[in-house]
Amino acid sequence: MTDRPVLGITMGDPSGIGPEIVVKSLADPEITNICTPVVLGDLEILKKADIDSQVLSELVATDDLNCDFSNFSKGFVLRLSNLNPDVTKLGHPTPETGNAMETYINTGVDLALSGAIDALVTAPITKTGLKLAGSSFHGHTELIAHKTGTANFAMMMAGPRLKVVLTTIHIPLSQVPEQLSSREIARIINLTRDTLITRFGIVRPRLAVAGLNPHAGEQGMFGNEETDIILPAVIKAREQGVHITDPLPPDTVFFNALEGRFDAVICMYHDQGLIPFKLVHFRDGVNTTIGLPIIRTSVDHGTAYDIAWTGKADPTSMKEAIKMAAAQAVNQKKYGNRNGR
Ligand SMILES: NC(=O)C1=CN([C@@H]2O[C@H](COP(=O)(O)OP(=O)(O)OC[C@H]3O[C@@H](n4cnc5c(N)ncnc54)[C@H](O)[C@@H]3O)[C@@H](O)[C@H]2O)C=CC1
Ligand SMILES: NCC(=O)COP(=O)(O)O
Repeated sequence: MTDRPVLGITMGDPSGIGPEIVVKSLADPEITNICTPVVLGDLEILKKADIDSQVLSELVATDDLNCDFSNFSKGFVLRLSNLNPDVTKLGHPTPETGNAMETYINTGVDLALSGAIDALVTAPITKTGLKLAGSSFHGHTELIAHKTGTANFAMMMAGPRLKVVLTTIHIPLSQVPEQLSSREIARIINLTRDTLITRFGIVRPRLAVAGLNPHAGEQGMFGNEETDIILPAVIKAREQGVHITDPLPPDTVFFNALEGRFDAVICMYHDQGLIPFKLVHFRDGVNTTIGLPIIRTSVDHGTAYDIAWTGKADPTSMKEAIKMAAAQAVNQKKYGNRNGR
């Protein structure tokens, strides 16, 4: 890796706000000064999104998957689809847009695994679009984990004030209690500790774990998952040197994290972590998959079809995802890669 990491940036769902936030991000010199971008997407769709900046005219367009991306300062557009921007139904996914966005991700993973890019940043896709394309994956996280052969992975949402890591991700709430196990929670705790060291440069991470039930069970009055499932995982992790709390009441643990007492909160289910996270960091939060053999960051929001192709999309989360990918690439070089062990 040179001083400026080469970042693959997928365009996301062509019918959502992905193309707009990618173009807006690349129009910011703060972004182009810290990386060489390789946009994986569709040149004509990107041009349609580039109404103000003309940033695309500065990038080299190529179809060559074997191109040396480290060899040019401004960046590239790797053309992976040829959708007709006039007939693509903006704001509505189709099998064609679903296929295209899946191709951008798959190609990005291949390039990252081969070392042609230093990290992968993904613009939002729709789960419906993936399904229309015939994919069985719920989102990037599961797709990329599968493609990289990674079993030990997790979803982290990260911002300057709060980081949350999910024990269960996209499953019905009713299935959460039966999906929780001490083994799985211990895995997530260890993976979070390792990632905070290697990718975020935190020397001795301080972790908190949220209970599942009100008041973390209140000594069994409101549930036993804390004592029977979460606490044994905590004890095991402590034996392995992890600095972590007992299961804490979920209604106050996030406040304490915001006050700076913890570097990350281990959460039991999706909305337990994402509601407080998005309240604080919706604009500037980053979604990163931890445990992968590659670096992958993403926006913390979705395809925003209600404002797609109106010019109203805010690129802040995309820019933060790019900055985090660049920083993780540098940290990984410095601290090594203990992920996935
Ligand atoms: N990283 C990813 O690929 C993610 C994908 N999704 C997918 O996106 C689709 C839509 O999900 P929703 O629940 O509607 O969430 P959403 O995040 O797309 O939209 C929620 C609200 O926030 C607004 N919004 C989102 N991003 C914005 C931005 N950058 N600038 C200005 N306003 C913005 C939208 O206009 C909407 O009012 C779903 O299929 C979901 O699965 C959701 C989250 C992350
Ligand atoms: N709720 C976060 C989300 O849906 C993002 O999923 P992914 O596409 O990053 O797996």
